Order: sequence, then structure tokens, then C-alpha cells
Amino acid sequence: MPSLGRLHLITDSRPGRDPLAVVRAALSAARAELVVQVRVEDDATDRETYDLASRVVALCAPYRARCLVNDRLHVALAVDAAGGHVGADDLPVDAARRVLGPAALLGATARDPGTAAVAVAAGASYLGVGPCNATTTKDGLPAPIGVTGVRAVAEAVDVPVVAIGGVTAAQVPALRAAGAYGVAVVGALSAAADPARATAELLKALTC
Ligand SMILES: Cc1ncc(COP(=O)(O)OP(=O)(O)O)c(N)n1
Ligand SMILES: Cc1nc(C(=O)O)sc1CCOP(=O)(O)O
Ligand SMILES: [Mg+2]
Repeated sequence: MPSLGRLHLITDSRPGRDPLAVVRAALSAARAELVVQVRVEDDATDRETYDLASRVVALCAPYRARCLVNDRLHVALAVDAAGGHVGADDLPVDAARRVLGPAALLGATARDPGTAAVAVAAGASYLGVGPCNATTTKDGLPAPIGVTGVRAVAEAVDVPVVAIGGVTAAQVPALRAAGAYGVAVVGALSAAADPARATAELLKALTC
């Protein structure tokens, strides 16, 4: 399996956002280094999710960038995405692995070392670890675990740790020093005045 991209762009499908424009801009800057995770609001229909994911897969293909689908693994299969991401309210990791098959990329959310180890044993390819910081992008999250929490998880597992939650380019060096392999962002790109430039800045911080 090719190595996992270090920069994960999670789509922002809240009203008034233009997720495809941000994906296009980010792909132009990061190319195959980008992983695009299609994440929709809970009230989005499967058809809406399928339509968005299909378009993201098509945008990623010329760059050989990979698309993952959050939560809705049947959509991941239907659009021939590279895999999916699950958390505590989704299919258990072992069930998600059975659905997606052995070759797929499967991400799992982990907020502590114990959960992380269980997820890896169940078949997770990488872990989404956070929230690193407070974020307004998603409601109902626990208190931030900070760089220290990311380090605790990274030391406990041997799969890539992707830090999430209010991550900015300025924080990337500290996250990398703590053992994070990459980062996943919504607002840092979706709310950027120039998403291509913001992508380049994140990527530089991740790869220098
Ligand atoms: C890379 C990454 N990490 C964590 C999450 C959160 O997943 P989950 O806990 O299932 O919450 P929702 O995103 O489904 O609301 C993620 N999507 N990606
Ligand atoms: C979707 C999501 N999951 C998180 C978690 O910690 O599980 S934080 C998050 C939102 C990340 O958006 P931003 O980069 O704008 O903070
Ligand atoms: Mg989920």
C-alpha cells in the first residue's frame, strides 16, 4: 500500500461553504500528499454524500491523491474511495475493516492510548487523535488533549497518528515532535483566504 499522505483535508459541508472549491485549491498545492476525507453534516442524505464523494474522488484521481469517506462506509465502497474513517458512534473498527476489506485505508478516532491500542488491534491503518485544541468546527467534543495527549497515543501505537482539532501550521512542529505523522484540518483550509497558500504552508511544516 502506498504511504499515507500527511495532510488530511476534511470537507466543510456546513451551509455557505464551498467544499469542492477548497478541495480543488488544496489539491493544486499538495497533489498526492493530500488525503481528502469527505465528511458531511449528520442530516445530509446518502445521495448528497454520494454526489459529493464522487466528485471528490474524480478531483483526486489525476493527482493520485486519496479520498476517504467519514462514517458512511457504504458510500466509500460505492464511489471506490481509498477507505473510510470511523469513531466511537460509528461501526466498530473490526466491523469497518470487514466492510472495507483488507486493502482499504481505515482510520479510527482515538483520544487515549488504551482506545488507540484497541483500534489498531482491530484493524485501523491510522488514528485520528484529538481534539488537540478547542475548535468551533464540531460540537460535543471532550476537553482538548493537547500536544501531550497526542504524544501519549503516538508512543503507544505503531500506526500513523493524525492530529486533529484546531490544528494550525504554527502548531505542526510541536505535533511532529510529539510523534504525530500528519494532521487533519477543516477550518485551517476551509476558512483560509487563500486555501492553496494555506495548504502549502501546512505541507511545508509537515515535510521540512
Ligand atoms: C482524522 C480524523 N480524526 C477524527 C475524526 C472524528 O471522527 P468521529 O469521532 O467519528 O467524529 P465525526 O467526524 O464522525 O463527527 C475524523 N473524522 N477524522
Ligand atoms: C471532525 C473533527 N473531529 C474532531 C475530533 O477531535 O474528533 S475535531 C474535528 C473538527 C476539526 O476541525 P478544525 O480543524 O476546524 O478544528
Ligand atoms: Mg464518525
